[in-house]
Amino acid sequence: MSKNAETIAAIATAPGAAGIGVLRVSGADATAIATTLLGRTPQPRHAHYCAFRDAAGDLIDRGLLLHFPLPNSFTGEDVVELQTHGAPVVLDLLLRRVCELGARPARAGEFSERAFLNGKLDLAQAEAIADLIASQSETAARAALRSLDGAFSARVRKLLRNLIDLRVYIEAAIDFPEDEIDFLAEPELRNRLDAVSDELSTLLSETRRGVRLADGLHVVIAGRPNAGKSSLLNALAAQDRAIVTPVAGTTRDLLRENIQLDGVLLTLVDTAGLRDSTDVVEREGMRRARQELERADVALLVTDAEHLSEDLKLLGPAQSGGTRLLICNKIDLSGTEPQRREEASGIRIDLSARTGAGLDLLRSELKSLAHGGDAATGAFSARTRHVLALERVAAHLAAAEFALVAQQAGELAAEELRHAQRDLGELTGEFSSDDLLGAIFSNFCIGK
Ligand SMILES: Nc1nc2c(ncn2[C@@H]2O[C@H](COP(=O)(O)OP(=O)(O)OP(=O)(O)O)[C@@H](O)[C@H]2O)c(=O)[nH]1
Ligand SMILES: [K+]
Ligand SMILES: [Mg+2]
Repeated sequence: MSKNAETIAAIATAPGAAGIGVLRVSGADATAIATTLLGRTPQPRHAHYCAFRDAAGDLIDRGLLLHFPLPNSFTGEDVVELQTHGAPVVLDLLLRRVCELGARPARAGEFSERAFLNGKLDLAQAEAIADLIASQSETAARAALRSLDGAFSARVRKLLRNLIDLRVYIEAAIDFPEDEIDFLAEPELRNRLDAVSDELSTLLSETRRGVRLADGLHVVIAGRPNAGKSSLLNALAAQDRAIVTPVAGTTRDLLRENIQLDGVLLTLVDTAGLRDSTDVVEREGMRRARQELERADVALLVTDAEHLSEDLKLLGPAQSGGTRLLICNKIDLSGTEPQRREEASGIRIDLSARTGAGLDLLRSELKSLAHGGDAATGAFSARTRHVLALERVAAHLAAAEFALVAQQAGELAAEELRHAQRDLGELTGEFSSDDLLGAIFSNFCIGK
């Protein structure tokens, strides 16, 4: 059940001049503050036109006052929202007045934290609010809204229920040691374990996709000098961002450019050409290029028909995890047609950064990678924290399976499942430490 805590207040709208500004107040004194400002008891969920006055009775501004009594409010406490003209000075004066009347300025994320503590939202939903506010593309915003609506949390809770069922099933067997060995060998148990593992790996890949949708796809352009990497960045960005010259070794530093492809965010990174060099500046550039490649979701290895086979060796062990696309550039020189094909060495796209021929093939390839193969319909947003927690759950599940199958050790398996359950509960905040909560909410903006 919701209850009122110490009263907090903050300007909820972005800093700067605007048509309207909103000040939010939540907690024990919110109703009394609203009553003082209005001069009478406000009606719940009604827009009252109100003259906001300071302690001396001088007018601060006129605007609207809305009262949301607990528990039907964002935080689950008594909440008051005050709307004025969006003048920073007016909002500051009103905030000062509200603090004189008993509120204190809210910390970053404190409203959302209270909503979480009062059971209005779980942790993943609260994080989705911050992700929605920070979203940089349509797809990311839609995905964050789905998480806020609980699409991600529902999946986590379903997996949690199945995990608990499995643990209870195993623990029941441990209670009857004489039957334990037979029981652990039963196919029913293996089937249940497999079902939970499958469910987890689906959730894990959708969660990874959720992170990509929120953060955008990290695309690193690499290859030997003069392959046309900077030209490709400029072509994709439709802007003359990077310096292009016939001099090999033109690009030294990393150059980042955010672009949107049909509502999906991509961060393109141009890098220094990879080759043997004794030039200190160039070597530092190459070190940065390789470091960036390690973090890439997609590496575009730019080459041309002539250098294809030798360039394949260029990335070597530098690239980990992500997808590699071979970009055969400069088809205008060879007079060949743009095309996409799947080869033993990976997907290859022939194009010309100079004329733009074949760029569409690359764009649609990047779009489908951002969507994780299929369209992003129904996708939810997620954070790296969620992926890491799910990976820990997967490790515990694998250990539980090993304990059961290889060792017939039911007790060990149950212990692993208990750890898995705890890590899964961290996603929704059921088993989250105060440190974790503090770290998450302090990254929110003030007034949220
Ligand atoms: N004909 C033709 N020339 C191209 C194409 N793409 C790039 N070039 C030329 O190739 C040269 C090198 O291009 P850049 O984009 O600077 O190559 P880079 O890979 O960034 O080179 P570094 O930064 O030195 O590693 C320039 O003269 C470009 O105009 C292309 O598709 N066709
Ligand atoms: K160059
Ligand atoms: Mg370059």
